[in-house]
Amino acid sequence: MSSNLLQGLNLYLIGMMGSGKSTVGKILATQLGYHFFDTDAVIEQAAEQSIADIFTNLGEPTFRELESQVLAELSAYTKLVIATGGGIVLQQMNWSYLRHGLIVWLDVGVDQLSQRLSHDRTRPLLAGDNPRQKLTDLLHQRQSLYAQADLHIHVEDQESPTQVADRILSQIPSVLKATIASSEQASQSWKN
Ligand SMILES: Nc1ncnc2c1ncn2[C@@H]1O[C@H](COP(=O)(O)OP(=O)(O)OP(=O)(O)O)[C@@H](O)[C@H]1O
Ligand SMILES: O=C(O)C1=C[C@@H](O)[C@@H](O)[C@H](O)C1
Ligand SMILES: [Mg+2]
Repeated sequence: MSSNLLQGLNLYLIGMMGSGKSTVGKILATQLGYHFFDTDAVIEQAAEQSIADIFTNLGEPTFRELESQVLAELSAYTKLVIATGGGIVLQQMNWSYLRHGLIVWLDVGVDQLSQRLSHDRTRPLLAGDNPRQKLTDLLHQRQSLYAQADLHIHVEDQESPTQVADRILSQIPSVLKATIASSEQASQSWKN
């Protein structure tokens, strides 16, 4: 267990639907000795409805409000791995919470995503014809937002969830060093 690696700092996983945030997040939490939360699952429990039903009954804007509320509440705690919904990056306000911790982007290509999600009917934004095209459009809209993560993990086609988690763990020390160095530089230039 690498419980001191992040010194209590939360780890937020961001990325497209199907990129593995929930799957890899659970493995990371075990490895770090952290608790695991999934914003989608917390929203479903609080609303007592599935994500698909929330989209149908309450609409996407209400879902986005619930998502921000859940993120804000979770961010008040430490020692968490938080798998976020694919659209968490869309609201500017959410970044102030994500920045409470280390943000990791699981970057998976559209071919791989559509293969993984081909039998999954739980994601409302992919409902209807041509889910692959929908994934392509969403990725195009969001790529520059995901790229604001502290750590960019380009997931290879054959890489297992455990391998992805191990790669993230191995890169954490250098990301923390770089983050500390850049914030020291910022505070120095603020003083000058
Ligand atoms: N590295 C991997 N290799 C192969 N399959 C994977 C990998 N990671 C996740 N999967 C599979 O892909 C599917 C989607 O994964 P998961 O639900 O973890 O994605 P997600 O990022 O949480 O998606 P969402 O944003 O919709 O919640 C699952 O069936 C999972 O088992
Ligand atoms: O990419 C998205 O906008 C979404 C991803 C899922 O995790 C869910 O949060 C929901 O289906 C919306
Ligand atoms: Mg998920």
